[in-house]
Amino acid sequence: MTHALELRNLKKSFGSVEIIRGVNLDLRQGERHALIGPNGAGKSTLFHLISGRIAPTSGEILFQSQNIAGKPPAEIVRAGLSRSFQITNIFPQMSVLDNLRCAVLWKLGHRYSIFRQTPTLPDVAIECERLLDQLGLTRRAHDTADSLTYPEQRALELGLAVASGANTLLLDEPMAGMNHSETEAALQLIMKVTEGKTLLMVEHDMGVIFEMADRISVLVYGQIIATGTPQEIRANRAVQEAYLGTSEEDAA
Ligand SMILES: Nc1ncnc2c1ncn2[C@@H]1O[C@H](COP(=O)(O)OP(=O)(O)OP(=O)(O)O)[C@@H](O)[C@H]1O
Repeated sequence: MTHALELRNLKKSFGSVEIIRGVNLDLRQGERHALIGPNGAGKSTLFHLISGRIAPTSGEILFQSQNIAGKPPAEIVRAGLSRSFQITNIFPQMSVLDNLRCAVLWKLGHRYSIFRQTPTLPDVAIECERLLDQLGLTRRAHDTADSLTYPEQRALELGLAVASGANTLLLDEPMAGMNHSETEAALQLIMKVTEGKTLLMVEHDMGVIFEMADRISVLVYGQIIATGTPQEIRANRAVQEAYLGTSEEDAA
């Protein structure tokens, strides 16, 4: 089986403290994979390592079979692995449409047209229209990004990651700060917009994870203690003890 992303014995120490302690993880092409674990387990650190924000102490990060460990973030994004949420990539003073246009120009190879007028590029216009529609942002196209509501900003962030041509997305707590109905809408949006793409997602809302993920990995104290389907993870005694509580009802 081809893997979109493989972590091989990945380790990260800060000073003398080892925070990521030999992580092995395979992401299958097109799967939605959730990473869960208690506070301080190392989930954000793992995302920083994969997205190139920090370099591992040792180990490999294979993205489409290339070792990207320690490469700069821009190179990793160009290779097709993009991170969304928590680190916002929106230009707040630009319109929603112009934000998307920049990302689409990049993907379609018009990289040096960003500062030129682009209405003559029909492929860009068509792609932007399609994205606006998919994100539910058509009527907001000409508003500045900083005037969007919080869920709309998050939809735009997701759109930018997709528009830049990434086939693998790291989603950092996509539902953070949302109420119940906003969470439900965001869940549907993510499922629609990322169809066919590979997702690795950190999220604290267990309802979202168990509804959305094909597989779940559980990180505890810098190590993956289990990987499996939602049903397998729910039934896993080590996971129940370490994280989900001691009974199946607690994990629901
Ligand atoms: N730059 C750093 N220097 C020193 N220690 C760090 C650094 N970054 C993270 N840590 C430590 O690494 C551990 C893991 O932190 P991390 O933020 O990765 O956990 P997490 O699983 O994402 O937690 P949460 O769910 O609370 O966001 C913590 O003990 C944290 O204090």
